Formats: sequence, structure tokens, C-alpha cells
Amino acid sequence: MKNLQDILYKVAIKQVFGVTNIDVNQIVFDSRKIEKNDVFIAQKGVQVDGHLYINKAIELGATAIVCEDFPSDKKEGITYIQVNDANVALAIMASNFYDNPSTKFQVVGVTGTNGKTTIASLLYQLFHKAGYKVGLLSTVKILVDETEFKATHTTPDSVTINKYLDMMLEAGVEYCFMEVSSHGIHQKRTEGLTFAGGIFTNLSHDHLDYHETFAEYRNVKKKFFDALPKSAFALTNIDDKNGNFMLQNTKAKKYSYALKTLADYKTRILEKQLSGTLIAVDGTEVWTKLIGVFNIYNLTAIIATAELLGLDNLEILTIVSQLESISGRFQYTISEDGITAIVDYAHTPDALKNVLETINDIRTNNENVITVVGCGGDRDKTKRPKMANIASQLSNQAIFTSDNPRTENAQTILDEMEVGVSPENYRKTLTVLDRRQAIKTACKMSKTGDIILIAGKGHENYQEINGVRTHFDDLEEVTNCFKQLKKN
Ligand SMILES: CC(=O)N[C@H]1[C@@H](OP(=O)(O)OP(=O)(O)OC[C@H]2O[C@@H](n3ccc(=O)[nH]c3=O)[C@H](O)[C@@H]2O)O[C@H](CO)[C@@H](O)[C@@H]1O[C@H](C)C(=O)N[C@@H](C)C(=O)N[C@H](CCC(=O)O)C(=O)O
Ligand SMILES: Nc1ncnc2c1ncn2[C@@H]1O[C@H](COP(=O)(O)OP(=O)(O)OP(=O)(O)O)[C@@H](O)[C@H]1O
Ligand SMILES: N[C@H](CCC[C@H](N)C(=O)O)C(=O)O
Ligand SMILES: [Mg+2]
Repeated sequence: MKNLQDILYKVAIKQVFGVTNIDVNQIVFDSRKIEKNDVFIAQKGVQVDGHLYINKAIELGATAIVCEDFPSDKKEGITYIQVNDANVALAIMASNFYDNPSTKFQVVGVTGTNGKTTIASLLYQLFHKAGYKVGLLSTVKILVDETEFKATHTTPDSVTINKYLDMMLEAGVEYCFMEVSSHGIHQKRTEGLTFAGGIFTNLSHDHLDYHETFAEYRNVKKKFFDALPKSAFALTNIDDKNGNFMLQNTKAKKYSYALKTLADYKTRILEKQLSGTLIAVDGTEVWTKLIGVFNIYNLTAIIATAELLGLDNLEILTIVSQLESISGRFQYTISEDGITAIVDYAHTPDALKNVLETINDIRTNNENVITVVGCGGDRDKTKRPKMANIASQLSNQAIFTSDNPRTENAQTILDEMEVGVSPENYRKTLTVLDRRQAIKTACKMSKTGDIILIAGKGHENYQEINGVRTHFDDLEEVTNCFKQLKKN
């Protein structure tokens, strides 16, 4: 139980009806989860308006309501609090409820279109190997020291974030690395948190269904840096054309990293292979198992962050050479016949282009690159033709298939992808609706030395069709195909 007055500290309140000096059980924003003496926050969502569920919440036991508009029929004995922005109020209340855990240890946020999971997870690994207790909030999983929890979002809602930060504190965690998605910033899920630092990776096309324009998407990302406190560091990739823009109005101490431009932290690539990359950091040569120029950007951000958080330089570089790649990020397996299959979470045009360029860069002979790729349903439709164009342009064979059609018609998604293929590349493309069959087709079409890229799902272990998720794992599928082919 917490006193409502205490958890309302710093919330911009417009009007109060009833008493605030009462004890509340939990902060809940979904009426279906209300229990006795909870406080219900009514959010104006994307699908529905939470204000419609105020009375339902009261029926189930809510004693206090936080909302943007007062209902016309206020119930006796219930406290109503009117706020300007229910999402902000929720975030501040959630932080207060757990006694502001983010102020008590170092929380670092990573934002940008691609590379958030990679950077946050590798920072977790690095600090863990350096002997610290670490926390992670990522697309793939949540880690409280070594205990793993399932992630449902890249950036969870503010109650969930603070709940895990509190658990981390209890477990003696000193550093937490978390992904900060554009949806998260826009829906104020990270409002009220005190960050020790912020990292910008890059900005390219994604989520233009939600943010409508690229400028709006870019401005949302910038807001994360605008809100950083003076005590924090703000680290940006200045090789990215929006790198400087992100830090324009931040109060935090500004730092930059790059591979090309002059920057505070700079890395040079010396040698690229399928087994890893040789890099030079401040004149020291380091071998890393990570592959692809984009991953060297990620690594540079990681090295800079570890330094900014006070780790010893030599220790950082020693650990960097031991870092393991993240599940579903350029994860590869080689068949007995010498066919390489790479599973990668590239689900944006830029990521797909980077991964295919990396593959083309490291392949040593004239073997074929076969790409299996799809685009998610109920997501940015303008990505579809672009991704199909990139896949067909940069591969010898592109097989378009399904990737979580969700509530959309899977064939329609494929039709929308195909529109992006230039006429000279038509002959290199094929559509196979069923992802399992598409992977099988790729395996059958390949011969020794060929590289199969299976893009878009990475670590995901499901395929979502019409709201139903069934088990599906790209790596598992291709491994099975390899075994089958061997038998035949
Ligand atoms: C588009 C989007 O971001 N939606 C998020 C949003 O849901 P919503 O606005 O649709 O909610 P809604 O259904 O309209 O309901 C509005 C309010 O009424 C409440 N309600 C609703 C029904 C009811 O019976 N009672 C009730 O109280 C809801 O709890 C909610 O508070 O708020 C919910 C609660 O926090 C989120 O779970 C939900 O994430 C959905 C599931 C989602 O898929 N989000 C994705 C797009 C997302 O956030 N992705 C980013 C990563 C993107 C990336 O960078 O790649 C992420 O951070 O994960
Ligand atoms: N720095 C980078 N620049 C461009 N592409 C990258 C970078 N890092 C990773 N990628 C590509 O993007 C894919 C997704 O990487 P990652 O999961 O780290 O990104 P993310 O930002 O967490 O994505 P999400 O928005 O889904 O959480 C990778 O599989 C790889 O193809
Ligand atoms: N965070 C991204 C992941 C996309 C992954 C892809 N497999 C898909 O389902 O579209 C999103 O929710 O848009
Ligand atoms: Mg992620």
C-alpha cells in the first residue's frame, strides 16, 4: 500500500475531486486488471479511450481515478484527479510508487532505428564480464542480474519499467541498460526516469505508420535527449546525418563516436571476415567476433559508454574481444555441405541493406546469396516495396515470404512488396507464402559455398497469423532443412 498523495508528487494536477490522503494498492491502466483499492489511470490509446472504462474500474474496486477529462457522473467516495497528460502522470506516479529506483543506480538508455538491442545487450555482457551486477530491458529479454524475464515490448510501459528497476535495485544491480523505442518516448513510457546517459545509434526509415512523417519520428527520438539531465552523458553517432541534431538541445554532456568523421571515440576497421572483424581503437588492435560495419558502430558506442561510465580502458578492450553476438543478430550455421545460413533481425530497409552489403563484402568467391524475407502486417506499409527492392538488388535470388502477417492478408503484403522490384530484377525473385516452405526452397536452391540470409525475425520464436502465435524459429527451420537435405 502507498499513499496516493505521495505517489502524486510532481504530477501536474489540474483539479481534484475527493480526498488524496488515501492508501492505494497498485497503479493500473487496464480496467481488466483492477483489484480492490487500486488507482486507475485512463489513457487515450491508439485503439480505444481508457476513459470509457472508468466506471468498470470502479466496479472492480478502484478507489481513485486519474484522467484527462472528468466523467459527468462522479461516484461518491471515489477520488478523481484531472491531469493534462495521463501518460506523463502514469510515468511519474509509477516512478514514485517504486521510490524512484532510476535515481539510485546508473540507467543508460539506447535509442535509434537499428542497433538498440545489440548495444544494450552487449553492454550488459561487458559489465557482467567486468564483475558487476547488471540489468537489461530489451526487445529480446529482460534481465535482473542473471534472472531472465520475458519481454513483451522493446520499451515496456512505465509501471513495468519501474517494477523491474526496483527489482534490479533489490538485487544489487549497479548498471541497467535499456532500449528506448520511439513508441516508448511518444507514449511517455520513459518520462520521469533519471538517466545516467543516453546513446543514439542511427536514424532511418521505420514506423512511418505510427509517426506519419520522418520529421515527426526524428523529433520524437530527439525528445529523449532533450530530457536528459545535466549530470548525464549524451553519446551520438556523428557519421549519421541526424547525429548532431539529436543533441542540439540536450543539457547533458555531449560526446560523439564515428568510424569516418572526427569524433571523441573513433574506431577503424582493419580486416573483415565471416568469423569476425579486426579493429583499431586508439592505436590498439582488437579482434571481435562481431561482423559488419554496422556492428563496429555498435561496438564503438559500447566502448565509449563503458569509458564514460568509468571502466578501465584496457579492461574494456580485453572484454570486447570476448563479446558474443546476440541471438538472431547475424547468427549463422554452416551445413555439412558448406552452405551458410544467416538469421538476422533486419526488419527495416536500412538494416536489410547493411546486412546484405556485409554479406557481399565478406563473401570470398562468386557463390550465390539467397535472401528469404517478408514484412510484418499491421506495421509501416511503405517499408514493403523498399525492402523487396533491396533484397532483389543485393541478392542473386530473393524469396519473398510471410513475417507475422498479424491481422492482414499475407498475400496482399507480398503483392505490396513486389511492387518495389525493378524490372531488371524480376527474374531473381520468387514468392512463397509459407515461411517454412520458403526456407526449404532456399535450401534446395543452394549449393556448396552459397549464403542464405533469412531476414526479419531474428530471435522471434513465433509466427503471428490472425492474432494467433504459433511456434516458428528461423534458425531451427533452416537447421532442420539442412539435416533433411543431407538425408536425401
Ligand atoms: C501502438 C502501441 O504502441 N500500442 C500500445 C498502447 O496500446 P493502445 O494505445 O492501442 O491501447 P488501447 O487498446 O487503445 O487502450 C487504451 C487504454 O485503455 C485501456 N483499456 C482498454 C481496454 C479495456 O477493456 N480496458 C482498458 O482499461 C488500455 O489499457 C489502455 O491504457 O499501449 C499499450 C499499453 O502500454 C501497449 O501495450 C500497446 O503496445 C502494443 C501492444 C504494440 O504492439 N506496440 C508496439 C507497436 C510497440 O510499442 N513497439 C515498440 C518497438 C517499436 C520498435 O522500435 O521497433 C516497443 O517499444 O515495443
Ligand atoms: N548500428 C546499426 N546500424 C544499422 N543496422 C543495424 C545496426 N545494428 C544492427 N543493425 C541491423 O538491425 C537489426 C536489428 O538490430 P537490433 O535488434 O540491435 O536493433 P533494434 O534497434 O533493437 O531494433 P528494434 O527496433 O526492433 O528493437 C540487426 O539484425 C541488423 O540487421
Ligand atoms: N519492433 C518491431 C519488430 C518487427 C519485427 C518483424 N518480424 C515484424 O513482425 O514486423 C515492430 O514491432 O515493428
Ligand atoms: Mg530492439
